[in-house]
Amino acid sequence: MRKKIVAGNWKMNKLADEAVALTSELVNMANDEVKGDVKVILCPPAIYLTTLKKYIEESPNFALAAQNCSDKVSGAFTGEISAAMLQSIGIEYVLVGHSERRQYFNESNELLAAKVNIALEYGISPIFCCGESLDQRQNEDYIGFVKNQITESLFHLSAEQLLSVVIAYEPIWAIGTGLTASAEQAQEMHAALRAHIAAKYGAETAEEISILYGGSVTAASADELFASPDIDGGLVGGASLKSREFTNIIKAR
Ligand SMILES: O=C[C@H](O)COP(=O)(O)O
Repeated sequence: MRKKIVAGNWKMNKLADEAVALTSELVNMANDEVKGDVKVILCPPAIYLTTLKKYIEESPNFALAAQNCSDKVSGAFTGEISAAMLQSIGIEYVLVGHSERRQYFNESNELLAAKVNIALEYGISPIFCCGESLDQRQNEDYIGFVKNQITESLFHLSAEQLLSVVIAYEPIWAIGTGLTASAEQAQEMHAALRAHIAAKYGAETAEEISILYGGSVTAASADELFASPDIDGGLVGGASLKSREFTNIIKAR
């Protein structure tokens, strides 16, 4: 059975007291309202991870993710945060290759492969983000483009290592735009990615890996998206900043 996951990527939002308030509200609402086995992963700015850990301690279905980590082990890399540091404060997940990192920080598939490796080395599960731009969707083999992101950053892994990775398909044209991919568009890509993984690792491995959809997910769109057979949950940006909305998305999963 694949893990059902709803992750909330706060990006560069929330001040310290707001981060605590949002986390407490989410934990309380989930305790009261969320039934079943969905994993909720909060991805706050790294500066809040240690504090927020205390607020999710009693809720085993909650976990924290960093939004990024360095591809280096340690050393003179001012401003960077290593996978070892995340491990040392008990962080279980890290976002790797979010389109904003690819776009604004020039992160390549090759660099992301190195980040995936170092996260796994320190026992942290990468949430590997991939997705095409609008131009690529309209003018190129967009499924081939996303498959290639996965090939270049993940296909050097063993099957066992791959099963520690969560994949998040996030079409860039749907991120922060209010333009959600339709359930059919998302399912088409998720099924293609699962088939791509099956061709390399076998059907059993492909069946086990969780593939999340991200891009303007709201409580209104979550039900239909999450009902698709290859969509195992969501990576939510804007709507994860509001406790009521995000709880409703978790409930949809
Ligand atoms: O990581 C989350 C994605 O970038 C989606 O963001 P969004 O839900 O604000 O479109």
